[in-house]
Formats: sequence, structure tokens, C-alpha cells
Amino acid sequence: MSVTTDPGLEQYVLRHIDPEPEQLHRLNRETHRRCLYPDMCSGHYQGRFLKMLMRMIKPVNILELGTFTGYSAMCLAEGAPDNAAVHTVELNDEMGRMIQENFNQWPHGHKITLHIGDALQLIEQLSRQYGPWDLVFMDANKRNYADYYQAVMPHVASGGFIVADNTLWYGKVADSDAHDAQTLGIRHFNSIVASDPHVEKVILPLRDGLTLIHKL
Ligand SMILES: C[S@@+](CC[C@H](N)C(=O)[O-])C[C@H]1O[C@@H](n2cnc3c(N)ncnc32)[C@H](O)[C@@H]1O
Repeated sequence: MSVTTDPGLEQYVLRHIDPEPEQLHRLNRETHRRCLYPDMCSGHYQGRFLKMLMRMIKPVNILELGTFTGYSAMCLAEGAPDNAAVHTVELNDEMGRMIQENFNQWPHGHKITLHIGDALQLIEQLSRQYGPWDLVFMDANKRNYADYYQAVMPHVASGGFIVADNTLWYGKVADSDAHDAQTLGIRHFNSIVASDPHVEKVILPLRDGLTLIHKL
């Protein structure tokens, strides 16, 4: 039994952790009303975890790959120190206005800069301009996780972190009958990370799987 498969247990957890801030709650609802795949939004549970993680690590330079409606960027900014900068990259330019409006209304939004474009193409440029990164939140195209990892790793500060979302991919990573492109992408990424001697790594079964990677 897990929080992912048992809605009753998930509701219990949500009642016993910090409440979702009102603006994030509205954004979550708005995301479910307007977007085709609303479950991509980090949501209450993972959002509170990301905020807490920022409190623990205190990263100053943060890169997020995959903004969607801005929910996770707002949680990263909320928990990060006052002098932190969150650079978040989103491919879909139709989302730009909605995302920026949300950032503008968020008390921690001044820490966030939105970049519209392809994460893989922007990693090098943004890293030269704003890196090295104390923390990277990887949450864009699942097929490209291994490429993101290889591109961004040289720009992660020694002692810095990569947090990768959806690394259990609905459990499909361990299903030998699953061969779709996204499952293959995540599996490839997971095996690269597992065999990388330069990092410590742990997969948390939180929501859809969150891998914490610590650069030594
Ligand atoms: C899972 S959602 C991100 C969710 C968000 N981080 C959150 O937790 O609320 C993935 C996002 O990555 C974007 N994306 C997909 N491919 C991308 C790429 N190559 N570069 C940048 N963003 C990309 C998608 O448009 C989508 O909005």
C-alpha cells in the first residue's frame, strides 16, 4: 500500500502536513480546469516537499527544466533563501502569460525568471550566464532525461543537487512489458545515474518517484 495507490492514505497525509498555500491551491485547481494533462503539476504533497528541501539545502542558484503552470517553481522559490534565483525553462510558449501572471502575484515570485525555449538547447547558455547550479529540478521531457543529465552535470556545483521527477513513471520502469519512449527514457536515465560513481543517489517513492542526486 502506498500514498500513490491508496487515495485514503493520500488524504490522510495531506491532512497531516502543511496546508497548501491559497494561491497554489487556486493554481492547482486552474491547472486541472484548463490543461490537458493536469497531473503534471507537482501539487500539494510534492510541493510541500520541494519547499522543505529548499529550506534544508538552501540553494542560491536554482535551475528548473519544465515549468508547466509554474507550481513547482513557486514552491522552489518559496523555500529558497531570500537571495536565491530560480531560472525555470518551459518549451510551450502558450503557457508564458499564465505562468508569469502567477509568478507576479506570488510573494516569492521576484526570485523566479521564466525562460521560454527547449531545455536541452538552453542548458549551456543559462549555465554559463547564471550557473554553477546549487540545485537543478529536472521535470521536462522524460525521453531526454539522460541528455539533460549529461548537459547539466558539468554546471552543477560540487556538493550541489539534481532532483529528478517521475523517475518511477507510474511503476512502468519495473514492468518488463513497458517499452514506450518515455519509459525507455526514464529507465536509461535511472541506469546512468545508478552507475555514476561521482554522485550519491536515492529514489524516493514520493508521488511518481523523485530521485535525489548529490554531486560529490
Ligand atoms: C511535468 S511538466 C512540469 C511540471 C512542473 N515542474 C510542476 O511540477 O508543476 C513538464 C513540462 O515540461 C515541458 N517540456 C517538455 N519538453 C520540454 C523541453 N524540451 N524543454 C522545456 N520544457 C519542456 C512541457 O511543456 C511541460 O510543461
